[in-house]
Amino acid sequence: MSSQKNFILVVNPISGDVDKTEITEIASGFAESQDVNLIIFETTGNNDEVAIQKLQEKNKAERIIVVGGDGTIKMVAEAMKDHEVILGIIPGGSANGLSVDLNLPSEIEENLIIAFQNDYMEMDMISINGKKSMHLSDIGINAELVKNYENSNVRGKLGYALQAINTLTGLKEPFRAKIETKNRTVETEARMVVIANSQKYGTGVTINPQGVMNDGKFEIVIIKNLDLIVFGKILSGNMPIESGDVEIISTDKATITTNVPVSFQIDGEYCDEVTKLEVEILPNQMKIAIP
Ligand SMILES: Nc1ncnc2c1ncn2[C@@H]1O[C@H](COP(=O)(O)OP(=O)(O)OP(=O)(O)O)[C@@H](O)[C@H]1O
Repeated sequence: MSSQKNFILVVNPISGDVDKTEITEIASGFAESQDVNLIIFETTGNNDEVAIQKLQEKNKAERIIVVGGDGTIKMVAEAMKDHEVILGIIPGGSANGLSVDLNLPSEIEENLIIAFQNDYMEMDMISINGKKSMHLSDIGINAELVKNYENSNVRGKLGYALQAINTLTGLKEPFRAKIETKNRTVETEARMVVIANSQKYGTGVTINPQGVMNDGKFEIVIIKNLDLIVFGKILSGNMPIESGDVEIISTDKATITTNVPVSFQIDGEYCDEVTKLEVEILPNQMKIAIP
């Protein structure tokens, strides 16, 4: 009987509009050099979760390496939530929010070493109205931007920049938010309320400097005012946490209500408007190989 280890490579062929042939070839060569039997699975967008579960039951892979964006990573994490398996990531989406947040390198070879060999972290997730968030979700101006971006036909960084101008110039009135946790209640005017498991967006902008993905807690980052000075400080990596413009609450459970329906996004995916969010930490949800 062969003593070779099995790994599964889950490839999303359409994510990030990038052809994955070369990545798949490099990964196959790397697996061979490591004496790993690599089973390649291409997603179809239909029942992938069940197909991956069946593949794992049959092959008992030690690791599942995902080539895709946040949507694909989340789908595999969900499929594997009751299995003892380590996930590795080869960034292959359009924004790669989680990969940026995990400080994954840009070279495929470096990512292969991490995904195949490195130690892992047992990452928390956050349940928001019953949906799972891996890293950053929010209501308000950024979610509005995500919505405008999804509805536009200019992709990539230029698309984001154009929609940022569009969103900022069409800015609505601030909304009122009530944030209730075990220990305190905050009622305030806000431009944006972030529910953060981690630190930074796929653009590299740090929104929650104290975010730790495996501490059993999440942060609620309330941006009360977003004038150009505050905006500039956030963009340049200097969150004005000592000012009255920003407040951060660390907790494991919260209810957020707003006075008007506000745009809502989870991990870069627009999710409609909401007036109430029930938020709760889900500890140790996925084992993920890290640098
Ligand atoms: N073969 C396929 N054809 C069409 N859609 C697919 C296929 N495989 C997966 N999908 C869809 O791809 C989406 C997930 O894409 P993912 O989020 O990983 O990439 P992305 O949107 O490019 O990246 P990011 O989240 O980083 O912006 C899911 O909606 C899934 O249904």
